[in-house]
Amino acid sequence: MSQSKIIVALDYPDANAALNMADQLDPSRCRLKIGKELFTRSGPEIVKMLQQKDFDIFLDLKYHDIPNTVAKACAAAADLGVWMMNVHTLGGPAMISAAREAIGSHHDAPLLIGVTLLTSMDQQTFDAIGLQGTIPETVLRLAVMAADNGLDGVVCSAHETAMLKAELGNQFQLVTPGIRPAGSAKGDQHRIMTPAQAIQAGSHYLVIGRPITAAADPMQKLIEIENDLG
Ligand SMILES: O=c1ccn([C@@H]2O[C@H](COP(=O)(O)O)[C@@H](O)[C@H]2O)c(=O)[nH]1
Repeated sequence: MSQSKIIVALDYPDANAALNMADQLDPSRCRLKIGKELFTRSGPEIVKMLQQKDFDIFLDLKYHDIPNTVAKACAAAADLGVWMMNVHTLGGPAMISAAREAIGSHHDAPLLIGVTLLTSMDQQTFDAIGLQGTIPETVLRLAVMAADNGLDGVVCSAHETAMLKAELGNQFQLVTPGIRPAGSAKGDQHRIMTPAQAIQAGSHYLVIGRPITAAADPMQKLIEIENDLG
């Protein structure tokens, strides 16, 4: 198992494109994330193929449904032997605890993480969907609910990690997308930080997609990011 804090997001339309990127990366120096596009097109087979190349897999399907449905989906994901998987905290306490119960808490169960507010969400979007208060207050409330119902950590932006670490302790895993090395395009992300700033703020894992996968030399970019982390 890799010790890397870097999780590379494989947002690709097919297995060949994902495998081609994986072949340019070193499984001892990063983990991989499979999200909705790749999984919908390539299914459990791509999980197996990347595991056979020795990569730890974060299956980022953000389950959000009635408790029974999410519990069954989580059990199916755990059967794939993934390293990390997630549900959406907006499903609430009953859904979250059903997910926890479905995969158990034994030492080799996947890390079960809850998505709080997406890193693409800014205050304008937050207001437009009718949520009350501020983004940090809401992320804190959802993260406390996740912890109280047995999750191992949350997906949040690096802007919230110091606050969550102070409130929930260092064992609660903070997984942060929206990572942008200096000079890279923001794209559709809003709550962003550089890799070094995110680690300094307390992130346990950095999810990085396009800044690595769109680089001319993805492994070189990964090494540059590692060097920045010190
Ligand atoms: O709040 C969230 C949750 C998940 N993501 C996912 O992370 C990657 C980020 O990719 P970039 O190319 O580095 O923007 C992507 O797969 C998202 O689905 C997120 O960005 N924010």
